[in-house]
Amino acid sequence: MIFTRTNALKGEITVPGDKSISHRSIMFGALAEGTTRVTNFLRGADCLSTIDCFRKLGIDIEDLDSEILIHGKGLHGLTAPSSMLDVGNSGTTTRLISGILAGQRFTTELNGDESIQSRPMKRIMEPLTLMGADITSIRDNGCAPLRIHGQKLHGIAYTSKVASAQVKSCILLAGLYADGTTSVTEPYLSRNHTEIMLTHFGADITSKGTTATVTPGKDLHAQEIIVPGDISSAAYFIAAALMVPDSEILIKNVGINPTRDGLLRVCQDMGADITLLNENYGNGEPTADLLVRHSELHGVTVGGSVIPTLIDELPVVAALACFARGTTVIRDAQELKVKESNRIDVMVNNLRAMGAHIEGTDDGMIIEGGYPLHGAIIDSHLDHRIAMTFAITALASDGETSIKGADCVKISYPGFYEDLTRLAK
Ligand SMILES: O=C(O)C1=C[C@@H](OP(=O)(O)O)[C@@H](O)[C@H](O)C1
Ligand SMILES: C=C(OP(=O)(O)O)C(=O)O
Repeated sequence: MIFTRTNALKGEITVPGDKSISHRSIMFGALAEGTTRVTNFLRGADCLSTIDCFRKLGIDIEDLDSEILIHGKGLHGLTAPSSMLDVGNSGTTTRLISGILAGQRFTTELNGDESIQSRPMKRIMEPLTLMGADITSIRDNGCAPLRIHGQKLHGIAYTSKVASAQVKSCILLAGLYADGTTSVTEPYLSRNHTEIMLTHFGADITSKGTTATVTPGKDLHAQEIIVPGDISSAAYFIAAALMVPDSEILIKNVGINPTRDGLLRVCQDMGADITLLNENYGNGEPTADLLVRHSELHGVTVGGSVIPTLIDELPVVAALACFARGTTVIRDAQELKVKESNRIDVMVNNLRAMGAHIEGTDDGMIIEGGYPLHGAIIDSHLDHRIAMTFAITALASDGETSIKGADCVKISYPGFYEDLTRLAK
């Protein structure tokens, strides 16, 4: 797919539903008594993998266009699948479902695509094993495919080395099946959608600082869930409007949970003109419309506790830094190496190909901004976040940018190119 420089971006856009919240709505709906209705569900390939897995576990899930209906069967209602579960490209599906499967009365095997088969699963295997789970990496390499023999589980107090919502959620979900209280402490607070949504479903969850605790024994009850727009998808339009002169756009109904809104804070630190309008609240999740105007940016240092709040947006921050005066340092972001691709290497190689002054480090990137970018051939490594980042970077760069594997955006944002074309006429 080819992209070139564009005129100012103008107009309004509504981005699709949040990926993290969409996954959780299916999983918790399946474990609840009664029918959960979900509107603005993200029909990206990752969330469709979650639906597919829960159908194989015996849950009736109806897709009615305007909403998804999940006919939950309660905490103990899942049934053994007749074949291996396919998690596709989705780390969230893999890690969260493993916590649930660890507490069932049957055995499951699950596997995904090439990228999933190289992503680290020891981070969930270790705590689940401490809880008494029987979970093995079938090729004994700490990655999927995984085999999970359901067991009686014990509560643990676990301190995680990584700030990861997937690890935290996996342990909390296993904790629903344990014989006592389970708590997870992480180095920095990661996204807390599991804690918020499980509480709404009726689970006994408490949060204090960076520790979340679940006490089992409560049944879950069906909910009505309206999924807010995904800030991780809004990120590409925010960045495009900031990069392209004279742009002014309104992005409607975006989730701005403080454990997810790091991009807004970092952009504002860089000098970005972003105004929050029409702030609202639903299902425990805050939302707002974002008015974004082209801005002169300057470099910043991004690290520490803000990192988990914008982990999926760091490719966009690196691209934005090329258009900012001075140096931007991204640190404490080692996690970027174990996403759908090694996002440090892939960003450095591709931005360099476009003429950026960028260096990779062990835990991030250093970018010297202010050097004009030019088109190049970009290898997305089939990583949706990389493809979308370069599609918008190309709009503010000279010449032609060609993106290999551009179709991978379907993982989190199937209509991305159509929406971008509408804003950047
Ligand atoms: O819990 C979630 O929904 C997610 C957590 C993050 O992963 P980690 O928990 O591995 O940081 C994020 O990168 C991913 O896109 C979605
Ligand atoms: C890392 C991501 O997702 P997951 O871990 O679910 O594959 C992402 O969407 O950027």
